[in-house]
Amino acid sequence: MTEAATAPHDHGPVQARPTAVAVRGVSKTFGNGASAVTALDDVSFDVPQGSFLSVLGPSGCGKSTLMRLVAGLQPASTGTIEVAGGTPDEMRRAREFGIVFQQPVLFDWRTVEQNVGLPLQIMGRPKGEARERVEHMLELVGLSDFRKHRPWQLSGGMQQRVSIARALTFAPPFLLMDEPFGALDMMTRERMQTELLSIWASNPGTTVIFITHSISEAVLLSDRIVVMSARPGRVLKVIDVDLPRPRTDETRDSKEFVDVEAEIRQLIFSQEGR
Ligand SMILES: Nc1ncnc2c1ncn2[C@@H]1O[C@H](COP(=O)(O)OP(=O)(O)OP(=O)(O)O)[C@@H](O)[C@H]1O
Repeated sequence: MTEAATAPHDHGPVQARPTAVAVRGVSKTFGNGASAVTALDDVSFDVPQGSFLSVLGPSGCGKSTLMRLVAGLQPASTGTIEVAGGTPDEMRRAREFGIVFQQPVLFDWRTVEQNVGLPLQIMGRPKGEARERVEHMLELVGLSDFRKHRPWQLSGGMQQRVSIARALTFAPPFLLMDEPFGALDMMTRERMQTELLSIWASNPGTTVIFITHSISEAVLLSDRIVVMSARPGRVLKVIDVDLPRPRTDETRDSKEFVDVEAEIRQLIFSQEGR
């Protein structure tokens, strides 16, 4: 669990893969009249199938809003979003999305294994099959020994691992993550990043959309980064990250990694007039 798995998502360059999510000219305004807030303005990008895409931007630029639109939890004001050939709402109903939020949303009265198994229970999956799947997911996130614990007995990082296991327990084609490591200390956060890559490598074909305001986090994890401006969120640039996989802690020290980080930092600062 501490190292990225050796079977990475290596399907060749992301540019050559089919599009799983197409965001086209999407804007989102909340309210109207004088109190209207434009959160997103004319946002377009493609998410290649089976890829890891990050949306990177400052606080309040509309990242969470964008994720809610893709997840079919809110409608766009203008523009379209196509997910696997359907609408976000259709895909939400078809349970195509596993979602992880910044704060783990766990039920304190349920054990770890009961939390992880909740989606399967709701979907009415046979108990034996569900038990096996939960066991597999707990092993994958390194929490097999904690299956009978309650969430409040776990650290923040462990709680987030429970959330990730639960989001993936029904093998959704899409994993949507909204700043899942934002509340963790730096060391735990870095460990969780490589663990996430390892978990992702064990779930081939899963397309990930990951929201973050950390440049280094986006570079380490992603095949593609959508760099957003401050509110109203516009796309500054879409950057493909060609660093080899598996990416590990050593990747952070490589020249290629530092170069991509510097490119993004420059892009953001030049927009801010620094
Ligand atoms: N339901 C809502 N009603 C009114 N305004 C909203 C609503 N949801 C979001 N906003 C506004 O839209 C803007 C973008 O918010 P959003 O949470 O998407 O940004 P964010 O980039 O995810 O921020 P953070 O990184 O701080 O979480 C903010 O100004 C916010 O106040």
